[in-house]
Amino acid sequence: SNAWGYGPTNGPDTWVERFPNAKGPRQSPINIVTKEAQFDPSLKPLKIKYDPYNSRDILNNGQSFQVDFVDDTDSSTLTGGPICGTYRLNQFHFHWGASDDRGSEHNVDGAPFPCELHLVHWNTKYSSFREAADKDDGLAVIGVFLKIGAPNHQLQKVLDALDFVKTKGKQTTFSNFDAKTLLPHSLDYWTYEGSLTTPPLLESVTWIVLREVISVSSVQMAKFRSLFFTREGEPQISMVDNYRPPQLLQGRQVRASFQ
Ligand SMILES: CCN[C@H]1CN(CCOC)S(=O)(=O)c2sc(S(N)(=O)=O)cc21
Ligand SMILES: [Zn+2]
Repeated sequence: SNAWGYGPTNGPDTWVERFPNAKGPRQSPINIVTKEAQFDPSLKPLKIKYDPYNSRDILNNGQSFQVDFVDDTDSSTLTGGPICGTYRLNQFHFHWGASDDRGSEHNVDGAPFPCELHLVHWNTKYSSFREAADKDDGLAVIGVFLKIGAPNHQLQKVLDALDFVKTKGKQTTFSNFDAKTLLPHSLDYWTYEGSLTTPPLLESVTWIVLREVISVSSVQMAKFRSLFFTREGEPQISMVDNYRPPQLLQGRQVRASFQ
C-alpha cells in the first residue's frame, strides 16, 4: 500500500513525494548543538498542569502508540515557557529504535537516545485540535529523552497496557494516568520553531525539548519493540525505528531556558 511508514519503501526519504512540507524551512526533528543554543532570559518557566481524570485510551495507530486525553476543558494544560496563551494536552506517544543505540528523533550534540516521548498540546485560541494542527502557532510538543538505566515505574503502567494494543488499530481504555509522572525533575528546556515529525509534516509546532532525561531499562525497551506496525492477521512487522532523522536547521535559532 502507498501509506507512509518507516520501512525501506515508504520511509522518511520517500515522504516528500506526497508531503511537500518535507522540504519546508522549519522541519523537525533537528540536532541540538548545545553550545549554539543561546540562553534567552525572557523565556518563562514551563507551567504544566495535567489532570489524570482526562486520560482516556491507548491506541496503536500503526506508526507508534499514543495515550489520548479528553481535551474539552482546560484541565490538562501547558502555559508559560516560549508560548503565549494556553495549550491543551491532546495525546502523548513515543519514538524508539530496534536497538538501544538509536530511536530518538532529536539528537543532542550529534547523539541520539534510545527513545523519545512527545506530549502534544494545541493552542486554545483555535476551536479544536484539528483546527489548530496546521496553524503557525497551533501546536506545542514537549520532547523528553529516555536513557537506559533503572526501570521507570511510572512508564511501566503504560508498557503494561501494550499487551492489549499489539497490532495496528487496536485500542483499549487507559484511565486515571497522570502524565506528569513521566516528566523529569528539571523543566529546563531548549526551544525552536518546527514541525510535526510525521506526515503531514505540518510546520505548526513550537518544540520544547527538555534537557533532563528520564530513565528506561533495557527490558522496558524490549516491551516497546514487542509492538507491530501491522494489523492482526497480516504478516508481522515489528514496530521499531519509528523515528525521522534530524533535518536542516535552515537558519533557525535554538534558544535555551537555562545558562
Ligand atoms: C502518526 C501520526 N502522527 C501525527 C498525528 N497528528 C497530526 C494530525 O494532523 C492533523 S498529531 O498532531 O497528533 C502529531 S504530533 C507528532 S510529533 N511526532 O511531531 O510529535 C506527530 C503527529
Ligand atoms: Zn512524535
